Amino acid sequence: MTIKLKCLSHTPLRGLNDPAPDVIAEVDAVLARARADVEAFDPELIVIFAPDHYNGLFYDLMPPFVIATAAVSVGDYMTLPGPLSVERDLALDLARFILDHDVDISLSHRLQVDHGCTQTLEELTGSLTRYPVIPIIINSVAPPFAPYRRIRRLGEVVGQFIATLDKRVLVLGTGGLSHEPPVPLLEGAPEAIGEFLICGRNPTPEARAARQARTVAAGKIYGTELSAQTPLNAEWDQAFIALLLDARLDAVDDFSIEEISKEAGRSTHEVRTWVAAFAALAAARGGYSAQRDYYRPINEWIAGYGVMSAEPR
Ligand SMILES: O=C(O)/C=C/c1cccc(O)c1O
Ligand SMILES: [Fe+2]
Repeated sequence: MTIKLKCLSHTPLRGLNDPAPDVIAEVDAVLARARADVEAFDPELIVIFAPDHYNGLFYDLMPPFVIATAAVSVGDYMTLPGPLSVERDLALDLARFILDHDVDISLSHRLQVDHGCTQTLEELTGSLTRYPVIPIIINSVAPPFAPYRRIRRLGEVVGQFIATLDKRVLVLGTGGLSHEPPVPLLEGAPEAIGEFLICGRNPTPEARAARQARTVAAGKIYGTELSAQTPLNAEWDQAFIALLLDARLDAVDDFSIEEISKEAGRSTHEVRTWVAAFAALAAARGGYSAQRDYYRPINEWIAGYGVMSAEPR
């Protein structure tokens, strides 16, 4: 087995509410380098840890983690719609392995996934089907959440499974860093929004367009005094990146969900996907060396935008 890792922020506002051209050029260059790395590595399997944003998972049955044996992109914002090339049997083997190692995980034989999963796949591979993939969705948006120590444990077990494979495996984490887009909360929500959060699958094109327009509008004022959303927190982001660079993964066991929400924004919990990805790499090969490829807080994208790479030492 050979293994590599990439973790990066996603943002559905890319192309819809862009920052200055020099920033776009910077990010394009970073992503082009990341894509070239992936091309050179030529993975035989991608394991992607991703969040969902009330497109596949709703409160009618909200799992802390779910592994998909088949997945289809809803094509929200500007992402590609359609099926992903999920390795069904291997995903099932992984689900059994995880359960056998005392971590509970849900299973979906037909999961709808959103930009939280597909944007990164598309950016790093050019499509949803280029390489065999296993999506593992970690609830990062719909509280209550499993504690960070459970995310680390999930990642470790996935890494132990990867270590048994005779394959080149790319592990991806997508989301974060600090940010708070206007994704509604169930607690205190008006009835119609509550109803959507419980069972809002397959919205009409009009409802999807309205959601997109709300997010774009939020992006236009994010980080100004006009915005009610928690602003980006570059200090928090840099400290989190430093923790990963130093391989101090056990420090996440002390993370307080409430404090992170307050300091860095409610959607910052998407970094759970990074925690799982790094824990998988560490467990697969007993240590890693990581690099920070990019970081910049980008208000227009509602994203503390970062990219990291890592591989075994
Ligand atoms: O779910 C949505 O509609 C919006 C999500 C979003 C917005 C801005 C930045 C992100 O990382 C998002 O996931
Ligand atoms: Fe997100």
